[in-house]
Amino acid sequence: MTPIPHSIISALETNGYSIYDDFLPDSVIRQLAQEARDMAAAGTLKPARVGLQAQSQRDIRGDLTHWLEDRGDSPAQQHYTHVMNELCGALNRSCFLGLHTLETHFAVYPPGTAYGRHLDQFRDSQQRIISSILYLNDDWSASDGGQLRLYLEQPERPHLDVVPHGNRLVLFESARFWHEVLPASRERISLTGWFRARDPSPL
Ligand SMILES: O=C(O)CCC(=O)C(=O)O
Ligand SMILES: [Fe+2]
Repeated sequence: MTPIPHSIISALETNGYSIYDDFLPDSVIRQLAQEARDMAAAGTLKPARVGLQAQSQRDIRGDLTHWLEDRGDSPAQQHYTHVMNELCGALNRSCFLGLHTLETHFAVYPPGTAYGRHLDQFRDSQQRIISSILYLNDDWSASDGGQLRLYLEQPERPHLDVVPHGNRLVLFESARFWHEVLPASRERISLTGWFRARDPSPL
C-alpha cells in the first residue's frame, strides 16, 4: 500500500482544490513523459474532443490525447494507476465522495495551443466528481507559459495560475471550478484524470 500524504486530502476538503509537488518517484514521471513523447512522435495521439459540440469547438482545445487502459500498459502507468486507486480510497474514507472509477488520458499540448475556459462536468452528467492533473514536464518555468488558470470564485483572488511543473499533482472539484490552460511556448505534457461516481442505476 502506498501512503497518500494527508495534506493532499485536507487541502481538497478545505479549499476544494489541492496542489501537491513530488507526488510520484521522478523515474516514474520521466518514464511517463517518454511514453507520451513516443506516442506523439509515432502519431498515435488523437485530437481531443469537446463534448457533443466537438466540431464547432475544436479551436477551444488544442491538445492531443491517449486514454489509458484501466490497469495501465506499462510499469510506469501501472504505478500511476495503483497510486491513484489508493488516492481514490483515501478520498472516499475522508470525504465520503463515493468515488468509483478513474478515467485518465495523456494530454500533449503542442506549442501555442491552449484549452479555453470550461467546466469538467458535462451538463448531462454528474459523474465527474474530482479532476486530477499530474504534470510530466521537465524543467518548466513560469516564463514557458502553459499555466492552469483556476477561477476560484473569490472577489479578492479571482483566479490562481498553476505552473505545470513536472511531478506536480493538482486536484479540484470538477463541478465547482471553471478553468483554462494558457498557451505555452513549449510542448506541455500531462496525465489528466477524473474520479467518477458510480453510474446512476437505471430507473
Ligand atoms: O492540463 C491542465 O492543466 C488542465 C486540463 C483540463 O482542464 C482538461 O483536460 O479538462
Ligand atoms: Fe478541464
